[in-house]
Amino acid sequence: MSNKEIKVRAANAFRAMKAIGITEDKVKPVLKNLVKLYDKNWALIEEENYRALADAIFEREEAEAEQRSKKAVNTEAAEHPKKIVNSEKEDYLEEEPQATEEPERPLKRLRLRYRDGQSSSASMPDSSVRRAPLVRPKEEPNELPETCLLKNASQGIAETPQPSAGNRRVNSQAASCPLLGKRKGKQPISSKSLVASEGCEPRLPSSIERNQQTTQLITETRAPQPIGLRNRGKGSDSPQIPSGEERSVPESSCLALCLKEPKVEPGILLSPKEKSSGYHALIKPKDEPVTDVSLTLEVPLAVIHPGSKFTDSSNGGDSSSRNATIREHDTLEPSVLQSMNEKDTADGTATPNGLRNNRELAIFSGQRSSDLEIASSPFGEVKISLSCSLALERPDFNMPSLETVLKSVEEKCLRSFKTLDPSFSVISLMKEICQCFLKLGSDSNSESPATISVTPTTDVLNESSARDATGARGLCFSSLNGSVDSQSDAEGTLPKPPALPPSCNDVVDGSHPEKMDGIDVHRKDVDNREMCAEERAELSLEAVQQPQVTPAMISSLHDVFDIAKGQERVMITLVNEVNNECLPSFRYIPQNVVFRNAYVNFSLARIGDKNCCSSCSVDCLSLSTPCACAHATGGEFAYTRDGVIKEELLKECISMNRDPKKHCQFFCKECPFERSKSEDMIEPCKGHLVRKFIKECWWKCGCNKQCGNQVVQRGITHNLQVFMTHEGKGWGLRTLEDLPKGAFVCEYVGEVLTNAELFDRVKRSPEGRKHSYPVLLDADWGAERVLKDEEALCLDATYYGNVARFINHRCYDSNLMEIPVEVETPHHHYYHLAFFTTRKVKAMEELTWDYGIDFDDNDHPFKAFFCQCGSKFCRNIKRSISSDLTKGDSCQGFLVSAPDSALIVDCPWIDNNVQGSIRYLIHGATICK
Ligand SMILES: C[S@@+](CC[C@H](N)C(=O)[O-])C[C@H]1O[C@@H](n2cnc3c(N)ncnc32)[C@H](O)[C@@H]1O
Repeated sequence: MSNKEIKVRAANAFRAMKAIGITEDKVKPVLKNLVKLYDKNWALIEEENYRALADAIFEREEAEAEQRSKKAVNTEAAEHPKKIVNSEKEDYLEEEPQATEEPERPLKRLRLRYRDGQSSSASMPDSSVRRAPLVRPKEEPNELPETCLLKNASQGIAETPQPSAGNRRVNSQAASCPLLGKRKGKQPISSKSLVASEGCEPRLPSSIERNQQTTQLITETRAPQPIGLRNRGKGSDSPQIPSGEERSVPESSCLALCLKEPKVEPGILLSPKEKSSGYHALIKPKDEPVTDVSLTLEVPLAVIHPGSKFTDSSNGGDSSSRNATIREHDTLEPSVLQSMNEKDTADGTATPNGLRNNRELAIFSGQRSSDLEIASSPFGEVKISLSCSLALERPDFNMPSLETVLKSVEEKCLRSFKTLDPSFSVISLMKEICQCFLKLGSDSNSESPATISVTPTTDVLNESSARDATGARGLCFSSLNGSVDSQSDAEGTLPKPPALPPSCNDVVDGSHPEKMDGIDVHRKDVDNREMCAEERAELSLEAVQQPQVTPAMISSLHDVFDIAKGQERVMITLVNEVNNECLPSFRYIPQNVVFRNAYVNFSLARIGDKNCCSSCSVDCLSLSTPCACAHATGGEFAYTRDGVIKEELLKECISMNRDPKKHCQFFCKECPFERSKSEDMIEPCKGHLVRKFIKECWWKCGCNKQCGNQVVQRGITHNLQVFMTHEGKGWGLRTLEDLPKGAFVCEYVGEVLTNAELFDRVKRSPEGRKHSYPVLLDADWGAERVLKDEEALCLDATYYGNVARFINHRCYDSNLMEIPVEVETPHHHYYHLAFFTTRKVKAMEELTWDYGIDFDDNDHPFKAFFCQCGSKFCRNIKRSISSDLTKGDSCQGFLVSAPDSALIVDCPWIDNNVQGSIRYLIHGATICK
């Protein structure tokens, strides 16, 4: 036997003993002796799950314990001879507990139970005993999910009608239960176990979870970063723990197990069907040589239930483990399902000991294109096998090497997971492997790339119903059509993500938001991708010759599904029917993030009672007297019961936006904005509107989450779409549903920067890098003392932002307006900038906002664009005329824009210092200046 093999066998022995609570130092000397004694015949040692070894250890312990107690008696006798003479019996008994407190005694008790063949529910759950020892993953963490197992120890789980000899054979594992029982009543030692203990239900024992742990470990070596974050956002079908809670729980093997395991009540007999569905079937690695040893060993099943965190969340939140099992069948590919059913019927029932054929595999199918198979070997190895059935359907498929596939997956993960990804899951990773496998296989086929083409998606998009436009169809095909040009991609000419300025790189650890055809790849999208493929078939798109798209491109295009990456309540779809421009590179964030120096303090202690309604307990809008939070809006709540802004407030805010000069403006003595531009020569303040604030109830308030005075905090609720505008404004945002007047649409989300940081960033910005329009948080500058630099803030959504970064400007009559909203802090140097509709907006209308640009301000650090808003009140035109015209000049027409083959003519006038313009929309006219 080679040294390596000896090492492996010794390690297995240690593991088996560790499982029953015997430490390595106790095992070592005994094992050494045993190997000698048995003349290196390891099979004898391993027999019956290391029974000989366990026995030898116990014997040694007994002998040692006996020796110790004898010694103690002798010592006592020597010191107190009289006492012993007088009350020898009692005193000796008093000494006894000391001996039982020694660690050896519990082991002895275990052993005695083992010898007696006990498998009572009180002490040793038979089924756990039977399965556990031989499937320990090699790298099993030291800490077992104690609390879970603790509960097992009190559960009698009858899995089979008749306990078999096999059951008893491996009973030494039962020792693990009493060992854990020793901890009964103790506090769990880690937060993990704490959580687990809350979520745990009586359940089948741990072999399954061990395999799952192994699975995770294997994955960890591939993508260490995401693993640590895996639990985030993972939904779960667990009946025990709601997904929300699960999200906040750190990765815990125990928790995972509790979530995944079906709840089996003591004494319940599982039907053959249940077994076949993956509860207890025995498995063996598919391609492992069949040896006598492995045939006689009962190897537990590695099970992943579809409702577990290993699967996508599409299963929904089923609360029944049995249902989950049924669903597993539902999701299987027909062939797999058939094979499993065949096994059921062929076998009739499970084997006499309730276990399935050793060669049976646990097969899991999350989707049609790939199946996941997991198998464990007698020595604890776990094999994961993925079959990508799509590959078989492609005659042009070239097998990529495993190395290339893994490398590609790793790269993809690293790019995607630099920052938190709430929906990471192992199953997604597995699917990702499949995707890469298929992609690389297709990529390598340079000779005859598959040509799958789709027609423009106008038809799909023209269905103006919100459902269609927002659903998978619209998005999937729209993005396919518009946002990527297959040919240019093939030639490697897709725009590369521009480099971030160094200061921005600091935020994301040097990583650039990934440009995957403009959008970050997201785990959740993996599932969507599949849906898209199916939907594509359903819709039977018309095939056309150009542009040609390879299957690999389709798979990546399907990532372009929800630009919010599941971080909003609704999907934010994307469509480009105009050109082949890609989304600019940015990272989607649903909430503001502080860049570096900005002073934003949300400390609860800073919020006084007058700033919140701590005494409220329900929906504040239902109160007869408005609560403290309504003070900011003059003692009236800003919102109606329908969740829209009240008419009066709306009117005032609209007027403020449209005619700022008519409203109160504040001119700083030393304007923080001007100061940030240049310390040397600070220009006079240009004025800031003193705006009306809305104050929303927040956590410190006593009201509930459904309180009608919490609107902005709920986030985006209407279906929105990012689309390529026809007028040359680049990307824009539109609504896919009718919106009422005063409805909250979205918040302007970005990085919170100090003004100084913003200027620094703009200065360093690489040439040609378009800055999305930053906004100043200056709504209250006038009301406060002179602001410190770190309090003069702005929002930049160029690198990190939400949908609002796509809202284009429209002069004067935009359908959105911004209102400052105070949520967390009463200090108005920081607030949320929320967009509300100024009027009813029809589905498919572009959402616009008046940036408040002064197109005449040539000194502004952000060069104004040539406005294409198309508004008859466009201010851009004034720049070109105001310098030319003086009072009394007659007006002339200027070509402003030409949407829909009509021309807009602007006729400006200047009269008595009042500037104005009248615009005419002329169809088919030829205009010159
Ligand atoms: C906040 S971004 C809006 C999204 C942008 N269209 C895009 O493609 O990413 C602001 C930029 O959009 C463009 N833009 C916005 N409104 C415009 C308008 N009315 N006319 C022309 N360009 C406009 C300008 O380039 C501006 O700097």
